[in-house]
Amino acid sequence: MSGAALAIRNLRAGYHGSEALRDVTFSVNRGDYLGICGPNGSGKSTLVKVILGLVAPQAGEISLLGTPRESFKEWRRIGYLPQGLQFFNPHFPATVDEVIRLGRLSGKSFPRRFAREDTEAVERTMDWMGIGDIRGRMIGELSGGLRQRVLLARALVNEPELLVLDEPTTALDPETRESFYKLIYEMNRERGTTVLLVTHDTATIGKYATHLLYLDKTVIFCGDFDDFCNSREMTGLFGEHGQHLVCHRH
Ligand SMILES: Nc1ncnc2c1ncn2[C@@H]1O[C@H](COP(=O)(O)OP(=O)(O)OP(=O)(O)O)[C@@H](O)[C@H]1O
Repeated sequence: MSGAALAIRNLRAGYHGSEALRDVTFSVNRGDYLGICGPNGSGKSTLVKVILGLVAPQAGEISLLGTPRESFKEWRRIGYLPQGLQFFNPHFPATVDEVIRLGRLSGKSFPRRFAREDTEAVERTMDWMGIGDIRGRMIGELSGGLRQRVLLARALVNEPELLVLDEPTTALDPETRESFYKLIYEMNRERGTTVLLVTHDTATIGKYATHLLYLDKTVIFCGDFDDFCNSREMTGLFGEHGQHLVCHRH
């Protein structure tokens, strides 16, 4: 289990007696780009929340970057961008620069002092995301696409080894969505960042992910993307058209 970015075994989780996940077992190697899909209510967000410690599992084992989740404390090694703009308060009184600095600060242990290397990391991330020229603007005034880019920068400013994205592009137009996914792809290819992406956007999975997890409370498929596309069993489950939609690399 220790070499994997993420390893989950026999996981069960739910809410108030109802079951959201059962017997979930899979692992993700470092440097993989895993697309997670499945129907509404199939437990995708719950899975992400369990991984991040936001929902307690009822049973099972989770290993994060080689450490059991119960004792994992280095959260700066993991970047998280939640669903849509779920947790975003448009009145949050901060500039782009401040939002990204806050991300850097939250990854530090006490006493939280901002050093030169932190400023450099903020600058580097803004350059990488192409948002240096809007550093002084208030986050609440930005368009949805730019705001998502800033929040991605905040998730990346600690140069995480594992990046978790839960439907990050729901509010974005197709062009902005595409450029957003390209950035994430570059992170994965050039920096070796392991990516977990929850999305209903099957075309995106087909284009960028190396691996696919299809969830329906339990794991229906988890593995190499090409194996999914060549699996007759999956054709039976999705139909030729459904499988083609996921597998067609544009
Ligand atoms: N906070 C909660 N309290 C109670 N039940 C919940 C809660 N969050 C999710 N659930 C239930 O758990 C199940 C899985 O939900 P989850 O949000 O993980 O699915 P999902 O695959 O992410 O769905 P979607 O594709 O619609 O975003 C659903 O039946 C949902 O109603």
